Amino acid sequence: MLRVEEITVRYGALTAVSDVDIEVADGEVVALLGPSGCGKSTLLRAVAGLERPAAGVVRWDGVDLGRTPVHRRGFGLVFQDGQLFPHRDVAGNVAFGLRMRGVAKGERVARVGELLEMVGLAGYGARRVTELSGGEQQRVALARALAPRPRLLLLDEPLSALDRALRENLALDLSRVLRSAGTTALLVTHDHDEAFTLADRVAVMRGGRISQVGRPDEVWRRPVDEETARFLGCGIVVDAEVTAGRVTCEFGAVGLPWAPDGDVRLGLRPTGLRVGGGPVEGTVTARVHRRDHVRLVVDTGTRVVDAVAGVAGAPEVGAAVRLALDPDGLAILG
Ligand SMILES: Nc1ncnc2c1ncn2[C@@H]1O[C@H](COP(=O)(O)OP(=O)(O)OP(=O)(O)O)[C@@H](O)[C@H]1O
Repeated sequence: MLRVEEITVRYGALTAVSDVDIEVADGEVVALLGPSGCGKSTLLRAVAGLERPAAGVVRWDGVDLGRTPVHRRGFGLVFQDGQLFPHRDVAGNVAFGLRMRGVAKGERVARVGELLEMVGLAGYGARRVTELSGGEQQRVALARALAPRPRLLLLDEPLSALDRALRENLALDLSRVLRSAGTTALLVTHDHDEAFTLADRVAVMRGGRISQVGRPDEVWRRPVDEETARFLGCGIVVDAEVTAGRVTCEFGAVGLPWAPDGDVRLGLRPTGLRVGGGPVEGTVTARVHRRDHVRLVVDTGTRVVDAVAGVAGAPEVGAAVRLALDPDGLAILG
């Protein structure tokens, strides 16, 4: 297993990663999630051996890797822009790590075929990588990283150069590939959906530190503080009270069986307020069509809030609406 202990990384006077501890168990996928510049990539690079920490230790199965160079750590790396070898064909790219390790040709060919099949590119071996789409290139990069059976796969924003629809499909494929290969992986992303699709545990980073680590559903429902809640999409945070699994706040009341009783801070994502009945009245001031719903901005007279409506019959700008709480869009802080 990977164990990062009290790692600090500095670039001159700037502390990019500050005193971070994190573990990745065998077969586990952990996502480092956070806004741009919070130190995710730097932490990943320190694990890879590409950055030298100012303090702290990276261990694999208890062994300090401080003196182990990048290529001897047994880790696979996938970056945002595949970084494939342009002069090699697809098979040549995937076989690269195997050739470096002196794997015999027959075994190499078999393993390349197996990997291309796994990433959905069977039959692509002889294609030039410069003639592949962005999504296909990332699949090749993944196959190349997995071919030598790395003990840990490090993924730095592997999908962020792709367009949205492709990213979602590839995230599902990546999830399947990581699970079927039983891969232990540390993934850097700024995309919530990606982190929650791929990871067994999510570590939320901010200002070089980890603010929260937990299972995706825990982190999603129970962000540790207001800043984390806002980063995870809660545009509104209000005082509320929970009694016997029912939460009451200025926007009304709704069942929330998993919430602890007492006075709480409640976070509302845009999906936490839905058009259709409910105690809150307001006027629609803006609307944006999304794939499966319509996002609205609603002025209630005392607040301007985000809300959602179904695509069919969604209210126009200027319309009067009533909003109700939707438990799926709510989080309890702390
Ligand atoms: N080689 C470098 N030299 C100096 N400063 C750096 C270097 N690399 C990163 N930084 C700085 O360190 C901080 C953390 O950067 P890092 O790339 O780890 O963040 P990140 O969370 O991965 O962000 P992004 O998602 O934008 O890549 C930033 O302030 C960045 O400007």
